[in-house]
Amino acid sequence: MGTEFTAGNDEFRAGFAVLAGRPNAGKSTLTNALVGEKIAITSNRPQTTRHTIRGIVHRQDGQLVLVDTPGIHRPRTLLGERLNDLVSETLSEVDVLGMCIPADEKIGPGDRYIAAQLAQVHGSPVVAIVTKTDTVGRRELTEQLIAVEALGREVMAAEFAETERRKGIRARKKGRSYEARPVPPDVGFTDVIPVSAVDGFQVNELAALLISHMPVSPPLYPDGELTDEPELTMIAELVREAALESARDELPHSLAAVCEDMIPREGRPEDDPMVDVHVSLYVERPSQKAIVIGKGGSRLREIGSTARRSIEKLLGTKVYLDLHVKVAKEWQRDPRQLSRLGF
Ligand SMILES: Nc1nc2c(ncn2[C@@H]2O[C@H](COP(=O)(O)OP(=O)(O)OP(=O)(O)O)[C@@H](O)[C@H]2O)c(=O)[nH]1
Repeated sequence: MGTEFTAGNDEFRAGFAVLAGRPNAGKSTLTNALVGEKIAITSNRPQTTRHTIRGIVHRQDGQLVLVDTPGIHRPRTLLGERLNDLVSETLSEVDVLGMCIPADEKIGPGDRYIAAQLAQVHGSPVVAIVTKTDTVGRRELTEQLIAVEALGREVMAAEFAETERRKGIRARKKGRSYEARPVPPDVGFTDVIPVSAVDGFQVNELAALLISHMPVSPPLYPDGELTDEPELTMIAELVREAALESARDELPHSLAAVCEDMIPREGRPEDDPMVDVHVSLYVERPSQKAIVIGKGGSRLREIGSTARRSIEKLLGTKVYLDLHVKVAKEWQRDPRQLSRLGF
């Protein structure tokens, strides 16, 4: 690999991190702040089962590969259950879990649920990241840091006790006795760090902290290598995001996107290329198709222009986005369809 190792005594570290948190916690904005302008995509796939690499942070002291979690939901449909399996698989393969909690909102059941999920991923450090610190004063921030610390203690203690309880049950089944260990006094999040993606407060410190939890390793990905295939996945993901952003309340997860192809437009000037991108957006039912299209096509136009702007940023060229909405009947319940659509 071409990337140079850092000189000096400190060893280079590299690995995977996930930023989890409920909607609106600031995960995407923080990812962009960590990665910088460019969204890095690479030819290799990570060892995780879930496809999306959100970005790669290249630093002197290490390389941080941010992988996406498609969301931690309570299981409802088959898709819900599968997402959960994928989430826990993805989570168990990453080196550090980041739990994002906004500074300006009270900790709620959504945060508690996600924190409890993360606590179940044994062996992975969970770093609590208090986001959007620019939106609150010193005093509010301090109170939030204390509340987050308490949340960490609460969920980690509950998980510790639960694990001990299960060990007891297993032992008794084998006719042995097991004395549950008491919860250690120091359980909790591995670290609690306040950051602001908007004014850049502690973004570098966060990168350093996450890298400190990575194993000593050469870089996992070369800097700046691009190929088509993950780009198609990224493009599909950007379209899906734009659609969800616009219709999240009506369509919680009944949406999938597939980028069919991506073809450079012929006859364009060399310094002003354009790419034709064809994306199919799948919904489950005809009624949902109507929602995505909107009155007179208004919503689809809005989704299209939001997605086009992100795709242009990703590819660095002008883009013509051809977007079709299709009904994939019952696809949510058919595992073959699910995997074809990239779930
Ligand atoms: N003031 C301020 N606003 C922020 C900061 N980070 C994110 N936001 C805003 O908070 C909102 C949600 O941020 P996102 O990054 O989209 O949150 P997310 O967790 O990725 O949300 P989902 O995609 O819904 O899961 C957006 O309006 C952001 O502009 C921050 O550091 N400071």
